[in-house]
Amino acid sequence: MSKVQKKKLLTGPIVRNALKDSFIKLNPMTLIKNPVMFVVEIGTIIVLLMVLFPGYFGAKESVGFNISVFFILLFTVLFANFAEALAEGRGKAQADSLKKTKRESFANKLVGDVVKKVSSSELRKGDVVLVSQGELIPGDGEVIEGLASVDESAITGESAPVIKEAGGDFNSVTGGTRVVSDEIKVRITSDPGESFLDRMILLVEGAKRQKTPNEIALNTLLISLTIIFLIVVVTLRPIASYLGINLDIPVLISLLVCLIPTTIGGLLSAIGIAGMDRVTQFNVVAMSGKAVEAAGDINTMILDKTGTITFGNRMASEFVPVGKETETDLALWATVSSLKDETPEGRSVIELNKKLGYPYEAGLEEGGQFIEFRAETRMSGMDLRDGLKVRKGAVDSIKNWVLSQRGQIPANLDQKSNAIASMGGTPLAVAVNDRIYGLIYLKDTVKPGMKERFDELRKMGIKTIMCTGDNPLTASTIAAEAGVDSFIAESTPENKIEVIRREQKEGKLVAMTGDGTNDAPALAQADVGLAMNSGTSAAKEAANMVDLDSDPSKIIEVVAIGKQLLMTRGALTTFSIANDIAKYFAIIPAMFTLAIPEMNVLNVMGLGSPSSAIISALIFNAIVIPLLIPLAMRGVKYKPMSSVKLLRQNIFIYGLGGIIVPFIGIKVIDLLVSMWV
Ligand SMILES: Nc1ncnc2c1ncn2[C@@H]1O[C@H](COP(=O)(O)OP(=O)(O)OP(=O)(O)O)[C@@H](O)[C@H]1O
Ligand SMILES: [K+]
Ligand SMILES: [Mg+2]
Repeated sequence: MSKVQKKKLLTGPIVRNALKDSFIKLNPMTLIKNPVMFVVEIGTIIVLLMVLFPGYFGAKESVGFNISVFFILLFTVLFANFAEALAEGRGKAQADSLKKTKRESFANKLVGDVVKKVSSSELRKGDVVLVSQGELIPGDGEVIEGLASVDESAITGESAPVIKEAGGDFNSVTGGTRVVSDEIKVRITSDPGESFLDRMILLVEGAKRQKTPNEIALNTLLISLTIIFLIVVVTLRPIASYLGINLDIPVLISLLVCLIPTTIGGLLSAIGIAGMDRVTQFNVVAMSGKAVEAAGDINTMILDKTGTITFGNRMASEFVPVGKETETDLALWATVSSLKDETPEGRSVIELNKKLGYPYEAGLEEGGQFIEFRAETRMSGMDLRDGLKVRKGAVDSIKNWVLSQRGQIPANLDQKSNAIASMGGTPLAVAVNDRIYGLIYLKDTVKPGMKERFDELRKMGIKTIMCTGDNPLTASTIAAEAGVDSFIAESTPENKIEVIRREQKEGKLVAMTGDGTNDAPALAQADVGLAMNSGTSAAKEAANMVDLDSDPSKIIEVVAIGKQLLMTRGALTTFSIANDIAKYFAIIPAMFTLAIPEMNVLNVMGLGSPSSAIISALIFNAIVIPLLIPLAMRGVKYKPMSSVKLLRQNIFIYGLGGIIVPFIGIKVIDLLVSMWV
């Protein structure tokens, strides 16, 4: 359904730049943002000083040991820096290619009636420009006159041009895209530096990356653990010395580094960046990391029927007369009501009339007044010059309209409209003044695979609510066919906000998609609002994500990516902390054996020598970071299930694994180190 752009995860230049950045990030001013690694860096510097000035510290351990500790610590920090730099690198590469799109171009600015050639960078909000075939659109804006096909491949990667036209929900254009046919008048909606492309570049570059509330909470936990272990290790020395045991500083630093959560501390920011990046690879622009995380915590998802659950090209497929009316009369009035109705539904009525070959006398509409379709009235049509009022619309709305003029409702109207609705179609009634002629059968189909996707969402514990302006019977048919949990029929955009507020009051996080200006308030209210790139700029500004492919059903995958991000972070945190506990049991016996050789009975792991045990634990502690980079970047394997089940499974795999793996790892490294020394 939605296309995933499979881009190569890593390229040579990205890796080379990341290697360079790992050293640049050693700068303490940068590193202090990562307190766990900052502590490791301080430790590294202390050990270096001890290597350089051994006499001053009265070091007991051999210089060889200290040098080894120094290098392992240095690499621990470098590995963490590398993880972050690698994750950032992918965004930077993408930002570079976007920047190439952001060429300076000229603009035909309209000043009164005169066209003035100016540079695109001089355009301000509210300026009006003329863009002709072959020209670049100089800035974000809304089409206020005309219709054109626009090549948006520079931004969306999609090569087929899209139609942009004045009025309605497809009027927004993006700076840097190219008009391939016709001419449009565009009102600019953003000042220089604030365009969609500018924002996108900032986002993928990570310049605007702020820590999310979840990340801040986790960071606080990591800092607390670090402080606790720091106090433990610092007080260990005087206590031990009171007992007559002399613990060497490099050994204590090694213990500290093994105990503090370096694994998750080193990978945390890479996990966050990679999660955002996975969303971007999916052609969805998330305005913040917070939005991606919120997606992972969603409890309720609100989906439109038309275009999201169904294909949405709701086409007139049949004229169904009612009472004593003829199909010919019905076809005529259906056509008249649609002459100026530019909605896909309206155009499809004209098409059907042509296809069925019914006559239509041109000119009937002259001097008449067009009644535009509105979601509130659920009707559209025409008031003709001779006083005839022609309408088509939702059956209930037309019935009320006819009754208000004291008209009769044909006896078989309900039966016929229910027949259409129970097949999942939308019946539109057609009336002239107080007389109902019949129904237009609008056909729409549920997208394939919807049922499976909703099943998955249910397994994740997410409730789905379908909102539609359609009648209850059509709504319930489609809802049953697609397998959503509940539905709201005859809903207006205002309803959506009510539903969102209601769910949020119960403490739930809500996601929704939308594209129209009237969706904007609901998109802003939702915790995750995914706007379609084809939609209006109001919708795009209100939302916290924009889908460049304009596929509303993608919200389902975005939620999966968010879940995966949260899971990856949880899994690696569990693994990291379990690891540290295991290392404690490897390193403590070794430490005391160093001071009191008789304590060698504690050496249950049978490690070569106390110093090789410490070195091995430290090496394991360092290399686990690069070994986990692929997992941090790719995300852990994700199978839809409830959060509780997931948590249990994760604690089992990553908690237990986290305890066992270090014992094996340290033993293997110890064998190698003992062989080598
Ligand atoms: N062009 C039109 N002219 C007259 N009536 C229309 C037209 N388009 C839709 N309707 C009627 O108005 C109802 C509401 O339409 P609206 O576009 O608000 O919601 P919807 O498309 O049915 O649902 P969704 O919220 O899933 O998009 C439709 O169900 C249909 O009965
Ligand atoms: K550690
Ligand atoms: Mg609609």
